[in-house]
Amino acid sequence: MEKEPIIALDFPTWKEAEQFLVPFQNEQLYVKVGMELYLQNGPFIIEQLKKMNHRIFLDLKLHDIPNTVGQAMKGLAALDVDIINVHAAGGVEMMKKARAGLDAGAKGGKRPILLAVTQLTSTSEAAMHADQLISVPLQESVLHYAKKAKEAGCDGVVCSVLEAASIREACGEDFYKVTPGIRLKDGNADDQQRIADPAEARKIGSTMIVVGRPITKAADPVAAYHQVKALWGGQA
Ligand SMILES: O=c1ccn([C@@H]2O[C@H](COP(=O)(O)O)[C@@H](O)[C@H]2O)c(=O)[nH]1
Repeated sequence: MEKEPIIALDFPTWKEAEQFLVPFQNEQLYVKVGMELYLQNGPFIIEQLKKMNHRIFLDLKLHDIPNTVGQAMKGLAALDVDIINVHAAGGVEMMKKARAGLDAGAKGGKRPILLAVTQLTSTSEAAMHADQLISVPLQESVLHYAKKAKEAGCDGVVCSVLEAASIREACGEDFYKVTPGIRLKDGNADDQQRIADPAEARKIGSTMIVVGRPITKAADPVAAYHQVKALWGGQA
């Protein structure tokens, strides 16, 4: 279990992300750079965060034909981030190519951890049935994707806390279960459907938690971060 919660830096510009980070002073953070920040600002963002010694999850959720994803991963490996990901729905061949691309592009033999997104935490079982025409229960779909991700050489998955226990049972303790959809007990779910609080995530067995708006939109983000961190670490 990683003791730092991962903060989702969902901001449109580096200026806003940098301003958000100022009150954290010299604290070494684990941050997530997603589509909003990366697609508008590019590798510059990663360079800045690395200069600040933060660890980085580059959350681009690649999903394309195997060759395209493999080549993209080869290039992205040069950024030397800590975690990177794909959508498991792209299939086993695509995930294998993603892994091969990372292996080929890795700097000094150290490649990023490769995760596969199972079902987005904003997806409810009803929406999965209606939008994706997947008729099995959502737990089964997530577990299926986790097994396929493992078969393809991924290090773990992105899932909700609600599926973490069954994935641990099927794929083992060391297989990463990185869980967004984290909310404090009295918090707003926003667009998330499968949520849990940081203490539940710890008890159920997430490897890492990802927290965005409950920290970034809080009146006091540093206090919110430390509240999440204490609950996640079992100190609150
Ligand atoms: O299934 C997924 C995969 C990724 N995310 C990302 O995590 C954060 C969550 O932000 P909150 O503000 O805490 O809801 C966000 O960047 C998503 O892109 C996810 O939520 N679910």
